[in-house]
Amino acid sequence: KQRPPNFPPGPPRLPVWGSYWLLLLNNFKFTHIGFHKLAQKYNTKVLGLYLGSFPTVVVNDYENIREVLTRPEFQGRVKMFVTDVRTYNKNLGIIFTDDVFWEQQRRFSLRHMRDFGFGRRFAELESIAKEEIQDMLDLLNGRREDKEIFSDGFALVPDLFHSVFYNALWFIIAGQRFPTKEHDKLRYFTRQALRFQKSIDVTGNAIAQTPWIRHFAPYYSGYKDLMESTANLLKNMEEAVTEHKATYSEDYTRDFIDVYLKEMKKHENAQEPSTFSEEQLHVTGIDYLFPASTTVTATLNFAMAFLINYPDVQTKMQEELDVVIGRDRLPTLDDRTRLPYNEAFLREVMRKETLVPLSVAHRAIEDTELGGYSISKDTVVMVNLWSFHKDPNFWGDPEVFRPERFLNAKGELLKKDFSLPFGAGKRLCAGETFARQFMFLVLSALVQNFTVKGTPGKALPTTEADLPGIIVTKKDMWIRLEPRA
Ligand code: HEM
Repeated sequence: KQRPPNFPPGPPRLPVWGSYWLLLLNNFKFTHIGFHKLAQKYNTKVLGLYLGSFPTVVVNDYENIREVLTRPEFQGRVKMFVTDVRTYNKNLGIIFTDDVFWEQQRRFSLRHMRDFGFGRRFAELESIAKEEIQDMLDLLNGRREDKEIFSDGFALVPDLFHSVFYNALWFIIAGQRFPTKEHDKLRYFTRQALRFQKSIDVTGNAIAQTPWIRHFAPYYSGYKDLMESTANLLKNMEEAVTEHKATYSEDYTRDFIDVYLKEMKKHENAQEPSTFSEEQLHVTGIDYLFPASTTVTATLNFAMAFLINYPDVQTKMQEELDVVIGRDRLPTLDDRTRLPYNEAFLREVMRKETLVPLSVAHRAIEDTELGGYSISKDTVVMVNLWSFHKDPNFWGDPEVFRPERFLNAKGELLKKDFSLPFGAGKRLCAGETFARQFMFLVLSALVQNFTVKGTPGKALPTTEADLPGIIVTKKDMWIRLEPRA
């Protein structure tokens, strides 16, 4: 029952799951709302509680969130049974690792994925994006068929969007793309990634605190989904790496896998201790592939719900596209700065519905303080981005959907964007630029050519999240896409 001295205020610690019982009591489905309510109840911006045996601090306001995201002592990750068990029982990858291992692997992967266009302007990748988007529009215009995701003017989302993002990233990592006739295969992987995201949320759920419950409730605890979905994704990476090794040449690096294999050999030849390994390459692959096939497409699903519910906003986006680009060509990244309303729309979607509401949990790597409270080494530190995006003291009217809040009186984008959908600091989302660029390309091309509408005779979809997970999501939706006159 004991709380450390000067620990932030919060609910009591009960047997087995600690304060997790009370969190669930406040909101059984969405833990970020549970944390928000508890912070209000204890009248604190810095909430202290125990998730099982993990001392945990949750911050809810802009200043404290920025402190956590930028101070070096908060950049650790939490060692949890659920993160390692899926990846060879080792702490590997980028998202859930820390310290020197994470620094080296994050830096290396970002530097070399950039060589193939990740997170920057790169003609070859942009032309792939154009082809993939054109392919999506061809489907919607009836020039090709794929009844599983498009039929009689109705498209299934997020599945409609998967091929653009997955193929772009698969090109960077493995130098290949799935052709249209193999899109069902590609969708299989993206569904596995979504299954993983939904299997647990950022607290790790009860299974993180009491791993033994997996033996009694493998389905209900999320364990089965977690294990099977990751195994299927890993298998895809393992096969790609095996293929690359069989055709590897020292003289020519085709993609990120080749660059990584080369670096591994360099360390092996020098016989020096190294963080590079084939298993790490597999997990790095899935650490980029699973957000690339879930976060962006889930965000576009929210965007669809907003377009349907706010037809005037959609008309403004279309008018801006008509004036700046017309209808004879697709929008490109060069056009992005000239389409501030379209850009502001995406920012407002990401503020209003925070996709990763609690970000990914951080860990204090030394004893420190925060907001006047003592935080001991290994405390789990979470940032409630959802709470900040809904803070009336910061946003004035957070419940109102208003892209204009990101524009000045002249309709230009404000220089500073205070919203934090991708986090900030050293652990800033590694895919932010890729995500923003590709979401802009897909969304603007879609709205340029179609009007997104609800189903006649049916209630409009809500704009709120339906399902919990590491990211929150809407359920799959069939949306009506009406070709523009
Ligand atoms: C709308 C789309 C996305 C959102 C809202 C988003 C948001 C986030 C957030 C909040 C974090 C945690 C930051 C922290 O720990 O403080 C994160 C981490 C990460 N994201 Fe994203 N993300 C998105 C798309 C992507 C994409 C497309 C990729 C890769 C292609 C990606 C790769 C990563 C990686 C590798 C990390 C771990 C970074 C680290 O721990 O060093 N994300 N993302």
